[in-house]
Amino acid sequence: MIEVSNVFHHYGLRPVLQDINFEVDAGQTLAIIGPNGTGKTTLLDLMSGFASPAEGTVSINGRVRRSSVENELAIRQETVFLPAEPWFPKNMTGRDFLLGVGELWSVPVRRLFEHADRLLSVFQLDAIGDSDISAYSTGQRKKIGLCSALICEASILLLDEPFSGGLDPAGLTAMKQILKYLTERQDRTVVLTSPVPELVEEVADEVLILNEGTILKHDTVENVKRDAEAPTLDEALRKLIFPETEHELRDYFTYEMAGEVAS
Ligand SMILES: Nc1ncnc2c1ncn2[C@@H]1O[C@H](COP(=O)(O)OP(=O)(O)OP(=O)(O)O)[C@@H](O)[C@H]1O
Repeated sequence: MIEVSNVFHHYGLRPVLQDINFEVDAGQTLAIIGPNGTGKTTLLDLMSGFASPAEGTVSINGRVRRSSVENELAIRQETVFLPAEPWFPKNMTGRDFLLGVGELWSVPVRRLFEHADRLLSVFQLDAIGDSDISAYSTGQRKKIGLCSALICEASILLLDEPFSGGLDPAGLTAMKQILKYLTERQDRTVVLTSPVPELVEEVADEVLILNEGTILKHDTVENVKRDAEAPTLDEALRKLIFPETEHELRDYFTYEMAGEVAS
């Protein structure tokens, strides 16, 4: 279980997250959604131990993040964090990278070899799997990053924007199906961020909607849609956060057309 309690965080003089309280039960998949710049990545950075909250705590299975070396090491064995743009050892092949990461998480070596093969194949990286990562395209780097998070077999996955970064339709489908499978298995806890609700609607049990650094809503996907009287999560978010966008677009088109008529 993950518990985020009374978190407040700021950059310089600017508060970015305020009054953040929520829990993620074991086996749940939570999607943190909300507009650009609203604090999704910052929240995941705090949950991953990448940074400490200015106030408040993040606990994973009862241990407070960054409270001691012993606690942090124990948390890291059961948790994997994948940033949106991870660092890669560019002179290592994709396969070696996966095997190295898996070893760090103590995955038995025989299992590791097979899992690496399967992941490379699912993400269409077979042909380039034995080339240095420096030769990978943007989308291929995104894919090898996703494979590295999956090969750890960690019980808690914290994924920042797993659907961004140039994934092709096959990569998107593979990632969605794998997340769906993990959600259904209920032995993995997944927290992911995305600014695009339609990408998470199929895979998340619950959504946490952040707006301007505070929690606007934390509920199941179905309840969020029902409360907003919206058929899709995308439309629910538009109603909740961007109700003025439609008006602004209409104003913009009126202005554009007026310009065309005048010229
Ligand atoms: N290192 C930093 N220094 C100063 N301000 C920062 C820093 N990182 C983020 N911010 C600011 O904090 C706010 C939240 O940023 P964050 O990256 O958490 O948002 P986000 O919801 O993940 O956005 P996006 O959907 O665009 O990825 C933004 O206004 C951003 O400008």
